[in-house]
Amino acid sequence: QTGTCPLSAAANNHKKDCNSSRAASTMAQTIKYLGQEEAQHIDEELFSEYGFSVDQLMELAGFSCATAITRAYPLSSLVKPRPSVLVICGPGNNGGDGLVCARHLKLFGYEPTILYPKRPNKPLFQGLTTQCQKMEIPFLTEMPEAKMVDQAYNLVIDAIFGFSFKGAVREPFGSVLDVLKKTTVPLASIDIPSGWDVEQGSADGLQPDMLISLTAPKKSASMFRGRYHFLGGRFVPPGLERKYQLNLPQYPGTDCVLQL
Ligand SMILES: NC(=O)C1=CN([C@@H]2O[C@H](COP(=O)(O)OP(=O)(O)OC[C@H]3O[C@@H](n4cnc5c(N)ncnc54)[C@H](OP(=O)(O)O)[C@@H]3O)[C@@H](O)[C@H]2O)[C@H](O)CC1
Ligand SMILES: [K+]
Repeated sequence: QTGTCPLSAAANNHKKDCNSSRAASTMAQTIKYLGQEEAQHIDEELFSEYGFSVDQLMELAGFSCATAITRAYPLSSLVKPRPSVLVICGPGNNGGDGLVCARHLKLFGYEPTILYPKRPNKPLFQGLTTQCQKMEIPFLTEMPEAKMVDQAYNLVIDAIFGFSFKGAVREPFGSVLDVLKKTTVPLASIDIPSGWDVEQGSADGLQPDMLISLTAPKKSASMFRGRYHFLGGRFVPPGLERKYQLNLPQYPGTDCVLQL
């Protein structure tokens, strides 16, 4: 009788339907990897159409980076006696995310040190710098040699360039990236591994151990080969998600990060 009962056939058909609709919904759920211009448009719209301010989103972005870092590298897993972390900040908003991330890492029990070689003359970045200084986070005046970085720090956070990076790397960041290519401690990149083409990546560029994609991964994230890829920046309104068909996965509960 097996397989001939009409009820079983109906049940089987239902199962097939469910499986195919589950497959369809899984496909529909595939997260979108953004091109450079698309990422910039989304960013602009968040400010112009959706009423956010830069410092608001930067706080959420930097907070999610610090949270993701504590998931991948909990204090208990660090190999050096002090929970030291080097945070390298660039001249744009990616660097601002780095400053926010450093401040939260300090609150989470890490000992960040910041290198911030090119500081924009804008109240936003001046305020973030003051906040870090008041949190008693030291600032370096120059990039240490690779050997020194490996000796002194458990981890390096790369907040040098994000989705607006273009062309050949200009100084002083070329020298900083050269040192980072020689270090062996884990590197965690915020939004884009610095120096990578936002869409094409870079075969001979940095090879971070961690990538924290903000809002949605950028196309170059498909070339990421490190251990931890997290999504952060849980602030996308539904209309914007629909317009750009971001297909963002659901963050668990109240979490601000998600491991991809
Ligand atoms: N919507 C979000 O997800 C949010 C993300 N945030 C973060 O913001 C960055 C993008 O920030 P943006 O300021 O647009 O750009 P960058 O930080 O990537 O870099 C701009 C600066 O970098 C300089 N630059 C560009 N190319 C080079 C190069 N080849 N060599 C040296 N320097 C370079 C550029 O210099 P200019 O002279 O051209 O002005 C800029 O100074 C995103 O990735 C996220 O991390 C927001 O925090 C919140 C919203
Ligand atoms: K970066």
